[in-house]
Amino acid sequence: MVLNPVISKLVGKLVVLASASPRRQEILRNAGLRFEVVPSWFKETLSKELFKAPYEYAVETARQKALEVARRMPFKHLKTPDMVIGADTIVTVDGMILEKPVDKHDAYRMLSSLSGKEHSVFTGVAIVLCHEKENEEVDYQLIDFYEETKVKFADLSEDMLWEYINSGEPMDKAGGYGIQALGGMLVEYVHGDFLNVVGFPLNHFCKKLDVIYNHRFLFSDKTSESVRLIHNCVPSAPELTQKPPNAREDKSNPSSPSASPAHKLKRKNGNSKASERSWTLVNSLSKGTDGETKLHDSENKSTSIISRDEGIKLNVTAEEDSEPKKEDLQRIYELLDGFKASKALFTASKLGVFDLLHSKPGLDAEQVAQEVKASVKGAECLLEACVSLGLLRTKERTCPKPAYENTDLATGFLRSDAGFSLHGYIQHCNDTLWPLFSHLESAVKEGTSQREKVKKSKDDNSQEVKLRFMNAMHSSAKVAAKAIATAFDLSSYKTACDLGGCTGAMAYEFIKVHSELSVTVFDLPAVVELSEYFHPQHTDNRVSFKAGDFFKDELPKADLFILVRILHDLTDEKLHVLLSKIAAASTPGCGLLLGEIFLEEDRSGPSCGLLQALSMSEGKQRSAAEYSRLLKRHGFITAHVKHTNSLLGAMLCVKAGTTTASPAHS
Ligand SMILES: C[S@@+](CC[C@H](N)C(=O)[O-])C[C@H]1O[C@@H](n2cnc3c(N)ncnc32)[C@H](O)[C@@H]1O
Repeated sequence: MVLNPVISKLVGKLVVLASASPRRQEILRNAGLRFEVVPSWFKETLSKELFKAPYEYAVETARQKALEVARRMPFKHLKTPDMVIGADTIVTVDGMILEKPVDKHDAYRMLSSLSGKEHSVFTGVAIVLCHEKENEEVDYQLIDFYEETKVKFADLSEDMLWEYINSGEPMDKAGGYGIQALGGMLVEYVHGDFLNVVGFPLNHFCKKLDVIYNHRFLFSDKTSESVRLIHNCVPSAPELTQKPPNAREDKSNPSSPSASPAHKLKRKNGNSKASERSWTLVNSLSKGTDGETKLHDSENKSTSIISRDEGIKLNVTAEEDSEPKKEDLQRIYELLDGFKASKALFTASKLGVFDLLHSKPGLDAEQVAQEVKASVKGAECLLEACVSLGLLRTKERTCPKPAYENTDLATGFLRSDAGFSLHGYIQHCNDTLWPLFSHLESAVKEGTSQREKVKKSKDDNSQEVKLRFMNAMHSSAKVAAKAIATAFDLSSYKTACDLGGCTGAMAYEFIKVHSELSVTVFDLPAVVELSEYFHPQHTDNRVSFKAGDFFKDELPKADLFILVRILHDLTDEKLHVLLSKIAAASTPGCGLLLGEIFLEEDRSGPSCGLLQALSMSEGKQRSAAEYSRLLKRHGFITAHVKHTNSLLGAMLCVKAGTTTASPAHS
């Protein structure tokens, strides 16, 4: 779901962020933008004295970063992006421009110059729109802007300064501080866009996208003929009129602006050296907010932008055809690509990429390929895909080869030894559910589960397969366990029985949060036998295991029965058999705690439940009210329902009759 509808205009387009900054990536990703990260090779070496105002320096650096990537990609990556975003953040105080400190002493110099004062943070942003023409030439449109935010630092003592410097945080940040982390403690106030200080002025960027798209600035197939570029210069640092700072003399490098004229990029003035100024560029639509005039001629359906500074004029005829609705398009592409994203995640997980990058962060694609025994090309694609999905990120300052590391998401959930590792569940999705879903069409036509068809015959009952299933249950149970265990006040219950409790993951969480409770895990003999593989290092005798079949065998005595992810797998008939056995084993006041995905009353969602149903052998997904009605038939009255933070909802029912227990909602 995207809050800013303009961002959805970019669905299906190849958007590239020419920055390795994890903070910029996070800001844009949080806004719902899908993009690839291709860090710019442009060296930030423009001489600052050449610029009248500090923001001009930031904007020029952003332009050069974005243009370098836009030019390189068709050759190095063999694809032309639709949009490249470049950004550069600087801090200015007392007329000085502060970038990233080179060492601790530089950080000290910067931070002490900020102490007790107000300073400005400027982020220059450049948006390069690339238009590949039929003859494979590429035209470029450049839109740039900057944002200023004022920040005031408190007076910083020497101790504070050094403590902060020694935290290591200042080293990769403009001005030597990161406002979003420890550096936030140094700040007295912020006037302006906070995200601009973090590294990217999201609000201004969205407004600019709005100008570009809603004023039909794009060259599209239909409109390109009617785009006239009257002015095409890049206002640049004086040195750029001679040679761009990143221009390489190496003629063999096709990304070099001075390389062979055979390359695809279009130069308006042939191959002259000074043609840096003659790329088909439309300059800044906003040299500051008042640097432009927009004229909309509704009769001619054209939009003209006239920049006072540069005298730029662009006429674009609006398309007659109605476009597909942006949100619809985004939704459709998300659905179409869903399986690709899942499989990329499964593959990276199976190859051990997240474990590898946890133990050795900063490896490049070649090193990863070597470690996981994959091809370099394949590893490169997989790593880049994982970056685009927010599972990996590229470290800053890693040019020319990107070095990869886990994002927080990967560290938290994808490492095999993370506390909330979903590694086991991912393996189950890949090895068991993926084949089932590839038979979905037959499953739907035949109305039967395809489990038999996808069984790998004899090995399907092997211990390995059972362990894989248990591992999947264990990892996903651990993620949901706390939410279920703490959903209600269970202090009146002393003994619980977790029916189908599998590895005991839920039981161990229950005893952790309920100090008086003992839990018996009841499961099939084959499962109980293997459960010891999953016991925590320090077992607690308040958790015990009992082997049995809950349809046939006597249930352990307990005053609370726990059923997590059990009932949806059962048909109504089987469910009644199990509930009557629980009811028979319960006295009035006994509790029954259910953990399930609860469907909406009108069965319109959530989709995780409805999609799960597509691969279920029997049983069905039900709403909380349906479960409540079924339980009531066995004397269990619903006391509370809670939609937890995990995918599972929780429901607490109490056996009717004279009761001493009165559980309360926590
Ligand atoms: C989907 S798993 C749920 C595991 C656990 N409750 C959780 O949420 O992580 C279903 C569990 O029920 C167990 N089970 C299935 N049929 C059973 C039966 N007839 N008697 C006892 N346990 C059974 C399975 O072995 C498995 O551990």
